[in-house]
Amino acid sequence: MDEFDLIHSITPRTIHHSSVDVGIGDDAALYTAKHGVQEIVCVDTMVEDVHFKLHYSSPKDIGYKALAVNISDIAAMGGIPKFYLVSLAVPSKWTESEIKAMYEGMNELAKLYHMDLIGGDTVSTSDKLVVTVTVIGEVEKGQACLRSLARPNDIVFVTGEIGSSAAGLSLLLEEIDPQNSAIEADYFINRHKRPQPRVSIGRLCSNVQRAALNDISDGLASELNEIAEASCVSIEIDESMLPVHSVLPKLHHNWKEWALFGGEDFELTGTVSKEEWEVLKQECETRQLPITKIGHVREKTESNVILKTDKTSKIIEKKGYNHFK
Ligand SMILES: Nc1ncnc2c1ncn2[C@@H]1O[C@H](COP(=O)(O)OP(=O)(O)OP(=O)(O)O)[C@@H](O)[C@H]1O
Ligand SMILES: Cc1ncc(C[n+]2csc(CCOP(=O)(O)O)c2C)c(N)n1
Ligand SMILES: [Mg+2]
Ligand SMILES: [Mg+2]
Ligand SMILES: [Mg+2]
Repeated sequence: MDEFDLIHSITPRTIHHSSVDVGIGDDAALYTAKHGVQEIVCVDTMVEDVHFKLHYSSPKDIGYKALAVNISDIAAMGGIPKFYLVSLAVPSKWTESEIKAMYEGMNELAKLYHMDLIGGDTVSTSDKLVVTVTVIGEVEKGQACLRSLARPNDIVFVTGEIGSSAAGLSLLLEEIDPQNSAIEADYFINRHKRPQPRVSIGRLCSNVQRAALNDISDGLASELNEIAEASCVSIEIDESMLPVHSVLPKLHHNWKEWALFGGEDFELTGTVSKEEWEVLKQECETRQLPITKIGHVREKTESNVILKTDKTSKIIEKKGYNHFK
């Protein structure tokens, strides 16, 4: 396979944004930034055998998820994703059609969000596949949903449901038996392979006066700890309010661990004032977007995040997926 032919074949024939002055084909891309908005840039990498295994992820799935996790970070800032760049380190055994399939997976999402592929890099590697995606987005000046914006008495919320991606991963890695709930197995596996970034809810959050947001890549526990640290507050959540799929508790006794520490749900968790919670909840209801209140923000104490059950309160450590532990 020829690197230049590959680049030529993945170059988009049409562009969504007329602000792109130079896309793929020169030393770098050029686009004209708008006034009154802030540019958002993020990058996340996925590595074979760390983030996915080839025996259960198709090239299309890998491409889809590599873009999805980055769109999720734009959503977590309250932004609109606009452009993406793809850096590939590809083992030599990969065929051109497999690489193109990865781009098809990315393009599924790019079409949905009217995003333009404006550049990237291609190298070969003797070892595992590494896919790095950079996404550029924008948000109205001053409206970004920073981790540091939680305040005492805010409502804490989470979108969608949590723990499903970790359940899907356990099924894929054959850590749990899929037989007792075969229909749901596909559902959980799909949640793991094809997370749906919550851009619409992120946008609603950017429209309230003040919202703190984080997307759930490393697990709810880790993301809430990050908000608490960045905002110098404590966060109290109620175990009985955590939104999980009704089948999750039947899959494995580990389900609470999945919900709190599993990660890769790519849902959003955050905080808004009590008054704005009512507005946000209503706007989500109108659009049939799932959002659930799970707790409150408190004045800072020595514990960042506390989980309350009927009888107990326990500290929820910043543990979750950690590459170096
Ligand atoms: N190797 C690095 N060099 C420079 N900055 C980094 C590096 N790794 C992470 N960062 C920065 O640290 C901050 C937190 O990054 P992190 O990757 O934890 O966030 P995230 O993308 O939301 O989480 P996840 O990677 O689990 O999806 C970001 O500002 C990110 O740009
Ligand atoms: C084969 C396999 N084993 C384990 C996992 C779980 N996992 C990997 S990275 C990560 C956190 C988010 O990544 P990052 O922090 O790099 O963005 C999680 C929960 C997986 N997906 N595949
Ligand atoms: Mg990251
Ligand atoms: Mg994030
Ligand atoms: Mg991320």
